Amino acid sequence: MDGKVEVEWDEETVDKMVAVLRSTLDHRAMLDLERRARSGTGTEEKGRHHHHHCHDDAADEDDASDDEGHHGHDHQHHHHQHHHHHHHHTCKKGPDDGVGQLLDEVCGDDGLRDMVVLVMERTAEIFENVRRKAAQEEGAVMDEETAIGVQKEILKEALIRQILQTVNAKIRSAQSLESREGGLLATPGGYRGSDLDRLRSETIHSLMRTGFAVQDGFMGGQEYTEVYREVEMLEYASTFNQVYQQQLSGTRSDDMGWFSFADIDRIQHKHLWGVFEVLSSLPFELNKKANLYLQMSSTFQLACYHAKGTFYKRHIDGGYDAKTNNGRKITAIYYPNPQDWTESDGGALRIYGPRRNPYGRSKGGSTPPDGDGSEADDDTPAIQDILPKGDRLVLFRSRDMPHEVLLCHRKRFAVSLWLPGPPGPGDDWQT
Ligand SMILES: O=C(O)CCC(=O)C(=O)O
Ligand SMILES: [Fe+2]
Repeated sequence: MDGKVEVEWDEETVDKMVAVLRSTLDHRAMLDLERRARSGTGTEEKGRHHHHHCHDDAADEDDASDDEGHHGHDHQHHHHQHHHHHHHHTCKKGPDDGVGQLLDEVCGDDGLRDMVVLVMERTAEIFENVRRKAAQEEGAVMDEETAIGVQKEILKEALIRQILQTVNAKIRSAQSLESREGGLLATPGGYRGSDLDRLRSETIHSLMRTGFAVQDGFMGGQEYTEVYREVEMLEYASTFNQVYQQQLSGTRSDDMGWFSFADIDRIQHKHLWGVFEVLSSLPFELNKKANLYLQMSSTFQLACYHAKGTFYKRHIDGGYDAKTNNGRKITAIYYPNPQDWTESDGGALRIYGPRRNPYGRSKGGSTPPDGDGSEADDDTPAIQDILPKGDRLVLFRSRDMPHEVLLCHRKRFAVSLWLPGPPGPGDDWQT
């Protein structure tokens, strides 16, 4: 629904709501959650063991088949459904159980606190729809007892879904840090989604000749305002993880999270879905019109730079040598921010001149390049500041173009997709 009201919740209310969420996560709910979280992760077995003693508490001591040994799961305290105020189901099974550990973290008080507002709002919204529908179709007003029951069910499902989404985002984030996926070539002939005509020819020329390009009005119309609203909703849910590692080293201070189509709701995030679709068509379109040999990709990054002076220092997204090559070839960033963004709002994307790459056409081409030149020219001058204006797309060569996000004083969102591709093809652009 539109017209979302921003409510500031005071601490006491939040505490109460967290307690409600906690009691919603009774034993049965935790088993359901754990089963769903583990599906597809290769750790299904760890969740299954507990399933059968959920309904018969008497069989509670047969923990031996698990390699954990250090926790007895408090099951003894929970002989039947009713009130589970202090339920602390532990999901982690052993020291190497990353999925279980993530679940425990996300279901901890801090984890629940991060999602309480969104879950409560979503529950209210869904309940309102259900209530209205019931009134329309059956002409009946729900009695209070039914209403409470329905609300509880909705809350439980909304909560479980939110936890799953958070856990999945965290798992993917962990994976993507170490992945170097040998992806599938984005073959334009096989693309069925659209006409592959989103990029203007100037955009492609600029990318190929100068290393970067800016295209305004990318999605068209007012779409970007809806995208902003949807991204803000996701952000509100705290699904973006803070980038602890980089924060420690002081290079960036935004929040970000990894998302694929499976993580967003086609209806609820309709416009963001549209952006994902168009961004993921870009490697196909670029392969049709340039010789970059890009691969397909559908792992998006949503980043939020808060209004409190957030930044991302000079860096480069990829590289050519074994150590720095992470597969990324083209960086695509879409900004759903307001159109009236000005220089004083900060947050510009500053593009620096390209580092000399190993495929440069200069100097007769007979001398083999030394390394990827990465340390050599890390002080190229700034060549352009690009404001993160609404409906703007920026493309640049991930391995060539150093860039940074200047100190930002206004809430700033960015949707990014890195298009993978091998070093070499199309990389001989520097003179
Ligand atoms: O948000 C931006 O404009 C750029 C962010 C960036 O450089 C990155 O995520 O690697
Ligand atoms: Fe970057």
